[in-house]
Amino acid sequence: MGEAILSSLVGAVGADRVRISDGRAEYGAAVAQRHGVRWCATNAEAVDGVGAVVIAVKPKDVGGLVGGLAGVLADEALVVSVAAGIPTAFLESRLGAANPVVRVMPNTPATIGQGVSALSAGSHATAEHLERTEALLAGTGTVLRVDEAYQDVVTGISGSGPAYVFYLIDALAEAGVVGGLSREVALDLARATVAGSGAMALASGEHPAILRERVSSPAGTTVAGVRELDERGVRAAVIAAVDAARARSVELGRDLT
Ligand SMILES: NC(=O)C1=CN([C@@H]2O[C@H](COP(=O)(O)OP(=O)(O)OC[C@H]3O[C@@H](n4cnc5c(N)ncnc54)[C@H](O)[C@@H]3O)[C@@H](O)[C@H]2O)C=CC1
Ligand SMILES: O=C(O)[C@@H]1CCC=N1
Repeated sequence: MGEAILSSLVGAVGADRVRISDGRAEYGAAVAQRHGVRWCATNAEAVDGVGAVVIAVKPKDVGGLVGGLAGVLADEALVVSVAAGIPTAFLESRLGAANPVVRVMPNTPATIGQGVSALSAGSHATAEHLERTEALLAGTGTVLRVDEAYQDVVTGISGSGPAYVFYLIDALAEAGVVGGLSREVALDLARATVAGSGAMALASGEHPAILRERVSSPAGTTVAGVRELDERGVRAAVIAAVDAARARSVELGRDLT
């Protein structure tokens, strides 16, 4: 996730104003080289004197990392975290200063500039900090604002959502193979169907139920297929999946050390 955001940062402020560090030195140095940014051997070197820092480590690693920044990071530096489940209040307490903190939930289509991110202000972050974060993330795709209370459900929908969509593509393709198509052709059909439908849902702005009805001829093939989805509880399963991801995000924010 960090590399997708790095790419956006480079687009926003220029490679000469961006530095990175990563616990895996060889990997981090290769990422830095790919994007033409400065590689730093330590997090302290990476944050020394900067106006903003983006934290993109796993939730369990956030506490240790942020604790190590206290006293090195300037008090006014903007802290942006993409870690699932980690509340801004936790970051604020670990920083031990009045740094503005912005919590963001991005998703992996950001790697091709077609992600969606939701951001929320911590207690010291102002509208100006949110605008700055939006500008830094502009290259990742759509950016919108939500109250922090909704970040866990956002994580369940759009943060984890690409996995559900890839799951659907895989299942559609498998059905094509069951029907006798080669795996290659079945995958081409499945990928293009999901991509085209997503693009159409975005471009038309119509409610998805209306778009679905337009595919569904009376007594036709689509109503026969959708009836199976209804009978097998797919809609309820999707809602349950998002709720399970939301609940896990809440847990990640509780199990903090
Ligand atoms: N993968 C996804 O789809 C999404 C991930 N996120 C969040 O993004 C964050 C990163 O996730 P991924 O990119 O999937 O993980 P990742 O494991 O690919 O990347 C994390 C990186 O952090 C580095 N790291 C760990 N501890 C460190 C430390 N103390 N100092 C410096 N570097 C350290 C690791 O070496 C690794 O390169 C997580 O908090 C996750 O919740 C948010 C939205 C979507
Ligand atoms: O699975 C995860 O925990 C991360 C957060 C959202 C998407 N992937």
